[in-house]
Amino acid sequence: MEKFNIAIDGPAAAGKSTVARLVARHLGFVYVDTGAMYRAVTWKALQAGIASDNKDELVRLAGSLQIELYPGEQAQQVILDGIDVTDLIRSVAVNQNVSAVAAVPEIRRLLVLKQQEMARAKGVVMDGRDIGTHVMPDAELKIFLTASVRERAERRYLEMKDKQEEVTLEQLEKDIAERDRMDEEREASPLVRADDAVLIDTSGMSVPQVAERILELAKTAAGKGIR
Ligand SMILES: Nc1ncnc2c1ncn2[C@@H]1O[C@H](COP(=O)(O)OP(=O)(O)O)[C@@H](O)[C@H]1O
Ligand SMILES: Nc1ccn([C@@H]2O[C@H](COP(=O)(O)OP(=O)(O)O)[C@@H](O)[C@H]2O)c(=O)n1
Repeated sequence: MEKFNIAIDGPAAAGKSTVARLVARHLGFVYVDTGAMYRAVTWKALQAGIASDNKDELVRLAGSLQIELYPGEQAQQVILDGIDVTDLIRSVAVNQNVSAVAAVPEIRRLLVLKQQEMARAKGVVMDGRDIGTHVMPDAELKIFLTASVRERAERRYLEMKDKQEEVTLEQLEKDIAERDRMDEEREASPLVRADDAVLIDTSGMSVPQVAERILELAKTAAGKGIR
């Protein structure tokens, strides 16, 4: 199959990374989790004691960081200035601060340039919030994944319980709803479905069903001879 790009956007815990990884593996494409980049900056800011409203310091920090992404077995491996932060960036503290960091336009500009660089050679499945609208507006296939807040919180709860993270379902639901609100209401490339993105509501669907649906759409996109 000729190489092309797939953009997957949607709210928190909709299943974007899980299905993006499966789809990429199936097609032999590269998977890029852009949320991990915003999380890495946020983790470092928390470590450095920089408040999430101190924009100047946040931008300076983001510009000084070296973020490397590698395909991993379970999650994409994230190396920040030589340290493996793959698990550390999934903490409750990062969840609660990442949307404020991601709302800073200069930080977005820095990270989007890196993401566009990764997509240049094609054959990329990239997930995030602004991939179809800003990072890869010419992606041959765009998907907008969603599910009810309750279902998304339940999925994340099961995942975090497995990792022995101390968090209640109610707290997670609240955090997810707040993060969605901030991502949707920010000025700089807010979370919104691109006009040409296919909407998939994954409520009640299994992971393989969602991946299968996207692979079908990918086949059609490839069959169209790629825009
Ligand atoms: N369709 C689905 N049905 C049930 N669970 C799912 C589904 N898609 C994803 N999950 C689970 O939900 C959790 C969150 O998925 P994830 O891929 O991390 O979402 P996102 O990248 O959108 O934040 C994971 O534990 C994943 O296994
Ligand atoms: N392309 C992207 C990806 C993530 N983000 C931000 O980064 C946060 C974490 O993204 P994520 O994809 O890791 O979040 P989950 O959906 O996995 O919980 C989001 O809530 C957004 O604030 C963004 O602004 N733009």
